[in-house]
Amino acid sequence: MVSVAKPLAVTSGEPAGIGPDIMLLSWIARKARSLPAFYWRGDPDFISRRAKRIGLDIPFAVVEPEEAAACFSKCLPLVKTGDAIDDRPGEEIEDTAKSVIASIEACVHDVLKGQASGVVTNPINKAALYGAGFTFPGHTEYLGHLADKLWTEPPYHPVMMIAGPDLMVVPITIHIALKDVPEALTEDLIVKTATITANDLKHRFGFSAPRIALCGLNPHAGENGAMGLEEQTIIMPAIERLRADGIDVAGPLPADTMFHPEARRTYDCALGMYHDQVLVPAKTIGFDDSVNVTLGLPFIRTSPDHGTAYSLAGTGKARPDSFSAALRMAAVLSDPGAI
Ligand SMILES: NC(=O)C1=CN([C@@H]2O[C@H](COP(=O)(O)OP(=O)(O)OC[C@H]3O[C@@H](n4cnc5c(N)ncnc54)[C@H](O)[C@@H]3O)[C@@H](O)[C@H]2O)C=CC1
Ligand SMILES: NCC(=O)COP(=O)(O)O
Repeated sequence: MVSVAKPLAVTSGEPAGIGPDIMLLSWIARKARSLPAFYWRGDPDFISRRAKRIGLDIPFAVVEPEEAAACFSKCLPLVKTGDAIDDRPGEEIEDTAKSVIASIEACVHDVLKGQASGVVTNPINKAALYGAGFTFPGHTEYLGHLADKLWTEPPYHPVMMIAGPDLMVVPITIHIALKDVPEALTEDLIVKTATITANDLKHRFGFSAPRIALCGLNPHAGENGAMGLEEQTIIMPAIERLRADGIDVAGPLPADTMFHPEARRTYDCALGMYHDQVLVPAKTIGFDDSVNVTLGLPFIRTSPDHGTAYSLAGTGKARPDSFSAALRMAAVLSDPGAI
Protein backbone atom coordinates (compact mmCIF):
# COMPACT_ATOMS: atom_id res chain seq x y z
CA MET A 1 0.00 0.00 0.00
CA VAL A 2 1.27 3.52 -0.79
CA SER A 3 1.81 5.36 2.46
CA VAL A 4 0.97 8.97 3.21
CA ALA A 5 1.97 11.05 6.23
CA LYS A 6 -1.69 12.01 6.69
CA PRO A 7 -4.72 10.50 4.92
CA LEU A 8 -6.12 12.12 1.79
CA ALA A 9 -9.34 14.11 2.06
CA VAL A 10 -11.86 13.02 -0.60
CA THR A 11 -14.75 15.31 -1.50
CA SER A 12 -18.32 14.08 -1.86
CA GLY A 13 -18.65 15.25 -5.48
CA GLU A 14 -22.05 15.26 -7.18
CA PRO A 15 -24.24 12.77 -5.25
CA ALA A 16 -26.27 11.84 -8.35
CA GLY A 17 -23.10 10.95 -10.27
CA ILE A 18 -20.55 8.13 -10.12
CA GLY A 19 -18.26 9.82 -7.58
CA PRO A 20 -19.68 7.83 -4.64
CA ASP A 21 -19.46 4.56 -6.61
CA ILE A 22 -15.83 4.95 -7.68
CA MET A 23 -14.81 5.97 -4.17
CA LEU A 24 -16.51 2.88 -2.68
CA LEU A 25 -15.08 0.56 -5.36
CA SER A 26 -11.61 1.98 -4.78
CA TRP A 27 -11.80 1.36 -1.03
CA ILE A 28 -12.90 -2.24 -1.66
CA ALA A 29 -9.84 -2.69 -3.92
CA ARG A 30 -7.49 -0.68 -1.67
CA LYS A 31 -4.98 -3.50 -1.20
CA ALA A 32 -4.94 -4.79 -4.78
CA ARG A 33 -4.63 -1.23 -6.08
CA SER A 34 -2.05 -0.21 -3.49
CA LEU A 35 -4.06 2.82 -2.38
CA PRO A 36 -3.09 5.31 0.31
CA ALA A 37 -5.36 5.98 3.30
CA PHE A 38 -8.23 8.38 2.62
CA TYR A 39 -11.51 9.53 4.12
CA TRP A 40 -14.66 10.76 2.41
CA ARG A 41 -16.48 13.94 3.45
CA GLY A 42 -20.25 13.84 2.97
CA ASP A 43 -23.45 12.33 4.36
CA PRO A 44 -22.73 8.90 5.93
CA ASP A 45 -26.33 7.64 5.50
CA PHE A 46 -26.27 8.55 1.83
CA ILE A 47 -23.03 6.70 1.15
CA SER A 48 -24.13 3.60 2.99
CA ARG A 49 -27.33 3.51 0.89
CA ARG A 50 -25.26 3.87 -2.31
CA ALA A 51 -22.98 1.02 -1.20
CA LYS A 52 -25.99 -1.26 -0.64
CA ARG A 53 -27.47 -0.23 -3.98
CA ILE A 54 -24.37 -1.39 -5.85
CA GLY A 55 -24.11 -4.56 -3.78
CA LEU A 56 -21.11 -3.66 -1.63
CA ASP A 57 -20.98 -4.76 1.99
CA ILE A 58 -18.64 -2.16 3.48
CA PRO A 59 -17.93 -1.48 7.14
CA PHE A 60 -18.03 2.27 7.72
CA ALA A 61 -16.65 4.37 10.57
CA VAL A 62 -17.92 7.90 11.14
CA VAL A 63 -14.82 9.68 12.41
CA GLU A 64 -12.97 12.97 12.60
CA PRO A 65 -10.12 13.46 10.07
CA GLU A 66 -7.43 12.77 12.66
CA GLU A 67 -8.97 9.31 13.39
CA ALA A 68 -9.21 8.22 9.75
CA ALA A 69 -5.74 6.74 9.18
CA ALA A 70 -6.03 4.33 12.12
CA CYS A 71 -9.22 2.69 10.86
CA PHE A 72 -8.68 2.84 7.06
CA SER A 73 -7.45 -0.72 6.59
CA LYS A 74 -10.59 -2.16 8.25
CA CYS A 75 -13.35 0.44 7.73
CA LEU A 76 -14.04 3.19 5.24
CA PRO A 77 -13.66 6.43 7.22
CA LEU A 78 -16.45 8.98 6.71
CA VAL A 79 -16.37 12.52 8.04
CA LYS A 80 -19.90 13.86 8.33
CA THR A 81 -20.15 17.00 6.19
CA GLY A 82 -23.11 18.92 4.76
CA ASP A 83 -26.80 18.02 4.78
CA ALA A 84 -28.63 14.71 4.51
CA ILE A 85 -28.80 13.68 0.84
CA ASP A 86 -31.28 11.38 -0.91
CA ASP A 87 -29.72 8.55 -2.91
CA ARG A 88 -31.21 9.17 -6.36
CA PRO A 89 -28.49 8.24 -8.86
CA GLY A 90 -28.70 9.93 -12.23
CA GLU A 91 -31.29 12.45 -11.06
CA GLU A 92 -30.36 16.06 -10.53
CA ILE A 93 -31.57 16.85 -7.03
CA GLU A 94 -32.15 20.42 -6.01
CA ASP A 95 -30.36 21.82 -2.97
CA THR A 96 -27.37 19.47 -2.90
CA ALA A 97 -25.02 22.15 -4.26
CA LYS A 98 -24.44 23.68 -0.81
CA SER A 99 -23.27 20.33 0.58
CA VAL A 100 -21.11 19.60 -2.47
CA ILE A 101 -19.32 22.93 -2.05
CA ALA A 102 -19.09 22.53 1.76
CA SER A 103 -17.29 19.21 1.24
CA ILE A 104 -14.68 20.77 -1.08
CA GLU A 105 -14.09 23.64 1.32
CA ALA A 106 -13.83 21.36 4.36
CA CYS A 107 -11.26 19.12 2.63
CA VAL A 108 -9.13 22.16 1.78
CA HIS A 109 -9.33 23.30 5.42
CA ASP A 110 -8.22 19.82 6.52
CA VAL A 111 -5.03 20.22 4.47
CA LEU A 112 -4.49 23.71 5.84
CA LYS A 113 -4.86 22.36 9.41
CA GLY A 114 -2.35 19.59 8.69
CA GLN A 115 -4.97 16.83 9.01
CA ALA A 116 -4.78 15.68 5.37
CA SER A 117 -1.92 15.29 2.90
CA GLY A 118 -3.96 16.49 -0.05
CA VAL A 119 -7.41 16.79 -1.58
CA VAL A 120 -8.86 14.34 -4.09
CA THR A 121 -12.04 15.71 -5.63
CA ASN A 122 -14.91 13.68 -7.01
CA PRO A 123 -16.64 14.96 -10.17
CA ILE A 124 -19.17 17.77 -9.81
CA ASN A 125 -22.03 18.71 -12.10
CA LYS A 126 -20.79 22.14 -13.06
CA ALA A 127 -24.09 23.38 -14.52
CA ALA A 128 -25.99 22.31 -11.37
CA LEU A 129 -23.58 24.29 -9.20
CA TYR A 130 -23.87 27.36 -11.45
CA GLY A 131 -27.65 27.11 -11.08
CA ALA A 132 -27.15 27.34 -7.32
CA GLY A 133 -25.03 30.48 -7.61
CA PHE A 134 -21.52 28.94 -7.73
CA THR A 135 -19.45 31.54 -9.56
CA PHE A 136 -16.37 29.48 -10.45
CA PRO A 137 -16.13 27.56 -13.74
CA GLY A 138 -14.80 24.42 -12.02
CA HIS A 139 -12.76 23.04 -9.13
CA THR A 140 -9.51 24.38 -10.61
CA GLU A 141 -10.57 28.02 -10.38
CA TYR A 142 -12.40 27.54 -7.05
CA LEU A 143 -9.36 25.92 -5.45
CA GLY A 144 -7.22 28.85 -6.70
CA HIS A 145 -9.68 31.19 -4.98
CA LEU A 146 -9.55 29.20 -1.72
CA ALA A 147 -5.74 29.19 -1.84
CA ASP A 148 -5.72 32.99 -2.25
CA LYS A 149 -8.14 33.35 0.66
CA LEU A 150 -6.53 30.90 3.07
CA TRP A 151 -2.79 30.67 2.34
CA THR A 152 -0.17 33.28 3.06
CA GLU A 153 1.39 34.05 -0.32
CA PRO A 154 -1.36 34.94 -2.78
CA PRO A 155 -2.00 35.25 -5.63
CA TYR A 156 -1.82 31.63 -6.79
CA HIS A 157 -2.39 30.75 -10.42
CA PRO A 158 -4.03 27.31 -10.68
CA VAL A 159 -3.01 25.33 -13.75
CA MET A 160 -4.97 22.29 -14.96
CA MET A 161 -2.90 19.28 -15.95
CA ILE A 162 -4.19 15.94 -17.20
CA ALA A 163 -1.39 13.52 -16.44
CA GLY A 164 -1.22 9.95 -17.71
CA PRO A 165 1.57 7.42 -18.23
CA ASP A 166 1.67 8.16 -21.98
CA LEU A 167 0.80 11.84 -22.12
CA MET A 168 0.77 14.92 -19.90
CA VAL A 169 -1.09 18.01 -21.08
CA VAL A 170 -2.01 21.47 -19.83
CA PRO A 171 -4.70 23.72 -21.35
CA ILE A 172 -3.58 27.37 -21.12
CA THR A 173 -7.10 28.74 -21.26
CA ILE A 174 -9.44 26.42 -19.37
CA HIS A 175 -13.20 26.66 -18.97
CA ILE A 176 -14.09 29.35 -21.49
CA ALA A 177 -16.06 29.43 -24.72
CA LEU A 178 -14.02 28.72 -27.85
CA LYS A 179 -14.98 32.12 -29.29
CA ASP A 180 -13.33 33.84 -26.29
CA VAL A 181 -10.00 31.98 -26.58
CA PRO A 182 -8.10 34.35 -28.93
CA GLU A 183 -8.93 37.32 -26.70
CA ALA A 184 -7.99 35.49 -23.48
CA LEU A 185 -4.72 34.16 -24.86
CA THR A 186 -1.91 36.53 -23.93
CA GLU A 187 1.87 36.34 -23.91
CA ASP A 188 1.83 36.76 -20.11
CA LEU A 189 -0.71 33.95 -19.61
CA ILE A 190 1.38 31.56 -21.72
CA VAL A 191 4.60 32.50 -19.90
CA LYS A 192 2.96 32.16 -16.46
CA THR A 193 1.32 28.81 -17.25
CA ALA A 194 4.44 27.30 -18.84
CA THR A 195 6.65 28.54 -16.00
CA ILE A 196 4.38 26.98 -13.33
CA THR A 197 4.22 23.76 -15.36
CA ALA A 198 8.01 23.53 -15.77
CA ASN A 199 8.51 24.31 -12.08
CA ASP A 200 6.01 21.68 -10.89
CA LEU A 201 7.36 19.08 -13.34
CA LYS A 202 10.76 19.63 -11.76
CA HIS A 203 9.86 19.90 -8.11
CA ARG A 204 6.75 17.71 -7.83
CA PHE A 205 7.14 15.18 -10.64
CA GLY A 206 10.93 14.76 -10.59
CA PHE A 207 11.82 15.81 -14.16
CA SER A 208 15.33 17.28 -13.95
CA ALA A 209 14.99 19.29 -17.19
CA PRO A 210 11.35 19.22 -18.33
CA ARG A 211 10.68 19.56 -22.06
CA ILE A 212 7.58 21.59 -22.86
CA ALA A 213 5.86 21.59 -26.26
CA LEU A 214 3.53 24.48 -27.09
CA CYS A 215 0.69 23.95 -29.57
CA GLY A 216 -0.17 26.61 -32.08
CA LEU A 217 -3.66 28.06 -31.96
CA ASN A 218 -4.53 27.84 -35.64
CA PRO A 219 -4.42 24.99 -38.19
CA HIS A 220 -0.82 24.19 -39.17
CA ALA A 221 0.31 26.58 -36.41
CA GLY A 222 -0.84 29.45 -38.61
CA GLU A 223 0.98 28.39 -41.84
CA ASN A 224 3.33 31.39 -41.63
CA GLY A 225 0.45 33.76 -40.94
CA ALA A 226 -1.82 32.62 -43.77
CA MET A 227 -4.18 30.89 -41.31
CA GLY A 228 -3.89 33.21 -38.32
CA LEU A 229 -1.36 35.48 -36.69
CA GLU A 230 -1.46 34.48 -33.00
CA GLU A 231 1.54 32.17 -33.44
CA GLN A 232 3.66 35.14 -34.53
CA THR A 233 2.20 37.88 -32.34
CA ILE A 234 1.57 36.01 -29.06
CA ILE A 235 2.96 32.47 -28.89
CA MET A 236 6.44 33.01 -30.39
CA PRO A 237 7.21 36.05 -28.19
CA ALA A 238 6.13 33.96 -25.16
CA ILE A 239 8.44 31.14 -26.25
CA GLU A 240 11.36 33.57 -26.55
CA ARG A 241 10.75 34.82 -22.99
CA LEU A 242 10.51 31.26 -21.67
CA ARG A 243 13.74 30.26 -23.41
CA ALA A 244 15.46 33.35 -22.00
CA ASP A 245 14.38 32.06 -18.57
CA GLY A 246 16.10 28.73 -19.29
CA ILE A 247 12.95 26.69 -19.96
CA ASP A 248 13.17 24.04 -22.70
CA VAL A 249 10.23 24.92 -24.99
CA ALA A 250 9.43 23.74 -28.51
CA GLY A 251 6.77 25.31 -30.72
CA PRO A 252 4.42 26.61 -31.77
CA LEU A 253 3.67 23.15 -33.17
CA PRO A 254 0.70 22.11 -35.33
CA ALA A 255 -1.61 20.42 -32.81
CA ASP A 256 -2.88 17.79 -35.24
CA THR A 257 0.52 16.10 -35.56
CA MET A 258 1.76 16.47 -31.97
CA PHE A 259 0.18 13.45 -30.37
CA HIS A 260 1.27 10.39 -32.33
CA PRO A 261 3.66 8.14 -30.39
CA GLU A 262 6.90 9.33 -32.02
CA ALA A 263 5.99 13.01 -31.55
CA ARG A 264 5.10 12.39 -27.90
CA ARG A 265 8.60 11.09 -27.21
CA THR A 266 10.03 14.55 -27.98
CA TYR A 267 8.44 16.32 -24.99
CA ASP A 268 7.32 15.71 -21.42
CA CYS A 269 4.22 17.92 -21.41
CA ALA A 270 2.14 19.50 -24.18
CA LEU A 271 0.56 22.89 -23.52
CA GLY A 272 -2.53 23.62 -25.58
CA MET A 273 -4.15 26.95 -26.21
CA TYR A 274 -7.63 25.75 -25.23
CA HIS A 275 -9.32 22.94 -23.28
CA ASP A 276 -10.31 20.48 -26.03
CA GLN A 277 -7.09 20.91 -28.01
CA VAL A 278 -5.21 18.89 -25.39
CA LEU A 279 -7.92 17.15 -23.34
CA VAL A 280 -9.17 15.28 -26.41
CA PRO A 281 -5.82 13.53 -27.05
CA ALA A 282 -5.20 13.03 -23.32
CA LYS A 283 -8.55 11.32 -22.69
CA THR A 284 -8.39 9.38 -25.95
CA ILE A 285 -4.98 7.95 -25.11
CA GLY A 286 -5.43 7.48 -21.36
CA PHE A 287 -9.07 7.75 -20.24
CA ASP A 288 -8.75 5.17 -17.45
CA ASP A 289 -5.29 5.91 -16.13
CA SER A 290 -5.01 9.69 -16.42
CA VAL A 291 -5.46 12.08 -13.53
CA ASN A 292 -6.53 15.70 -13.37
CA VAL A 293 -4.00 17.46 -11.15
CA THR A 294 -3.93 21.16 -10.29
CA LEU A 295 -0.48 22.75 -10.47
CA GLY A 296 0.46 26.10 -8.97
CA LEU A 297 -1.44 25.59 -5.69
CA PRO A 298 0.14 25.56 -2.23
CA PHE A 299 -1.45 22.12 -1.64
CA ILE A 300 -1.95 18.86 -3.54
CA ARG A 301 -5.18 18.36 -5.48
CA THR A 302 -5.95 15.52 -7.84
CA SER A 303 -9.14 14.18 -9.38
CA PRO A 304 -10.23 11.52 -11.86
CA ASP A 305 -10.07 12.80 -15.44
CA HIS A 306 -13.78 12.14 -16.09
CA GLY A 307 -17.09 13.62 -15.07
CA THR A 308 -20.27 12.51 -13.32
CA ALA A 309 -21.37 9.90 -15.91
CA TYR A 310 -25.00 9.97 -14.67
CA SER A 311 -26.09 6.97 -16.69
CA LEU A 312 -23.65 4.72 -14.77
CA ALA A 313 -24.32 6.11 -11.28
CA GLY A 314 -25.68 3.51 -8.87
CA THR A 315 -25.18 0.64 -11.33
CA GLY A 316 -21.79 -0.55 -10.06
CA LYS A 317 -20.49 -0.37 -13.65
CA ALA A 318 -18.37 2.78 -13.37
CA ARG A 319 -14.66 1.99 -13.54
CA PRO A 320 -12.79 3.29 -10.50
CA ASP A 321 -9.41 3.29 -12.30
CA SER A 322 -8.89 7.01 -12.81
CA PHE A 323 -10.08 7.76 -9.25
CA SER A 324 -7.66 5.17 -7.85
CA ALA A 325 -4.88 6.70 -9.98
CA ALA A 326 -5.80 10.11 -8.55
CA LEU A 327 -5.40 8.76 -5.00
CA ARG A 328 -2.00 7.23 -5.82
CA MET A 329 -0.81 10.39 -7.56
CA ALA A 330 -1.88 12.60 -4.66
CA ALA A 331 0.11 10.36 -2.30
CA VAL A 332 3.22 10.46 -4.47
CA LEU A 333 3.02 14.22 -4.98
CA SER A 334 2.59 14.84 -1.27
CA ASP A 335 5.66 12.70 -0.60
CA PRO A 336 7.67 11.80 -3.72
CA GLY A 337 9.38 9.00 -1.72
CA ALA A 338 6.03 7.28 -1.03
CA ILE A 339 6.28 4.49 -3.60
N1 LIG B 1 -13.60 17.25 -12.33
C1 LIG B 1 -14.91 17.39 -12.53
O1 LIG B 1 -15.62 17.71 -11.60
C2 LIG B 1 -15.49 17.14 -13.88
C3 LIG B 1 -16.85 17.25 -14.02
N2 LIG B 1 -17.44 17.05 -15.24
C4 LIG B 1 -18.90 17.14 -15.28
O2 LIG B 1 -19.44 15.86 -15.57
C5 LIG B 1 -20.69 16.01 -16.23
C6 LIG B 1 -20.79 15.03 -17.39
O3 LIG B 1 -19.78 15.34 -18.34
P1 LIG B 1 -19.44 14.46 -19.62
O4 LIG B 1 -18.81 15.37 -20.57
O5 LIG B 1 -20.63 13.66 -20.01
O6 LIG B 1 -18.27 13.52 -19.17
P2 LIG B 1 -18.21 12.15 -18.35
O7 LIG B 1 -16.78 11.92 -18.10
O8 LIG B 1 -19.12 12.18 -17.19
O9 LIG B 1 -18.74 11.02 -19.37
C7 LIG B 1 -18.19 10.83 -20.65
C8 LIG B 1 -18.36 9.37 -21.09
O10 LIG B 1 -17.46 8.54 -20.40
C9 LIG B 1 -18.13 7.55 -19.63
N3 LIG B 1 -17.44 7.45 -18.33
C10 LIG B 1 -17.02 8.49 -17.57
N4 LIG B 1 -16.43 8.04 -16.46
C11 LIG B 1 -16.47 6.70 -16.52
C12 LIG B 1 -16.02 5.66 -15.63
N5 LIG B 1 -15.39 5.93 -14.49
N6 LIG B 1 -16.23 4.37 -16.00
C13 LIG B 1 -16.86 4.09 -17.16
N7 LIG B 1 -17.29 5.03 -18.03
C14 LIG B 1 -17.11 6.32 -17.71
C15 LIG B 1 -19.56 8.07 -19.48
O11 LIG B 1 -20.48 7.03 -19.26
C16 LIG B 1 -19.75 8.79 -20.80
O12 LIG B 1 -20.04 7.86 -21.81
C17 LIG B 1 -20.80 17.49 -16.59
O13 LIG B 1 -21.71 18.07 -15.68
C18 LIG B 1 -19.43 18.06 -16.36
O14 LIG B 1 -19.46 19.36 -15.88
C19 LIG B 1 -16.72 16.70 -16.35
C20 LIG B 1 -15.34 16.56 -16.25
C21 LIG B 1 -14.64 16.76 -15.00
N1 LIG C 1 -12.56 18.53 -18.36
C1 LIG C 1 -11.91 18.58 -17.12
C2 LIG C 1 -12.64 19.44 -16.19
O1 LIG C 1 -13.54 20.14 -16.59
C3 LIG C 1 -12.28 19.40 -14.78
O2 LIG C 1 -12.45 20.64 -14.22
P1 LIG C 1 -12.19 20.94 -12.69
O3 LIG C 1 -13.50 20.81 -12.02
O4 LIG C 1 -11.17 19.99 -12.20
O5 LIG C 1 -11.71 22.35 -12.70
